[in-house]
Amino acid sequence: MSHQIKGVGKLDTAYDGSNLKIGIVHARWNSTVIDALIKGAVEKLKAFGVKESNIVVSSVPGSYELPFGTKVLAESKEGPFDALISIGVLIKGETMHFEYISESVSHSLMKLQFDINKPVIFGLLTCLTEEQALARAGVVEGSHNHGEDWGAAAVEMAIKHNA
Ligand SMILES: O=Nc1c(NC[C@H](O)[C@H](O)[C@H](O)CO)[nH]c(=O)[nH]c1=O
Repeated sequence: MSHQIKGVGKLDTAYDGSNLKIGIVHARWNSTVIDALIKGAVEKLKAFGVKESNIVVSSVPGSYELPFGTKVLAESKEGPFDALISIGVLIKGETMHFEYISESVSHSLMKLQFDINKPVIFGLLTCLTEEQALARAGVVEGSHNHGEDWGAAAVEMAIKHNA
């Protein structure tokens, strides 16, 4: 019998997101996948009770701009936010561009949380092929949309940070 090992595990749907304000910053590269990821995250946020009027969505050109774009939104008049979700899709090309962006953006988003003292959910897909990206946005039949996990993580971390 195969055991389901990978995955976020049981979501604690007990979290009440009705008083949370969440910011989503997304890159515009690979927009078919981006749009699906945003949809998954927003639907999960609303499933946890986050009001649509408390979900602010902003975009940046590409994933390299996610750290600064997330900081800008976090510190803008649109806030204050209880958590932010940074969404990007990197697909490996022929050069080392992918590696340098993946590495710098992941470290920067991790550091940003502590700089702004707010949860920043890591929504960067780092894919070797377009098929991998589509399969992680729930676009492929039967595949799971990772945007949903990011929405759930934003609610949980916001509530734990506010406690
Ligand atoms: O190259 N591929 C990608 C990409 N490049 C642009 C980069 O993020 C940035 O916007 C520019 O370098 C300008 O600073 N951005 C992505 O989100 N995904 C990719 O797959």
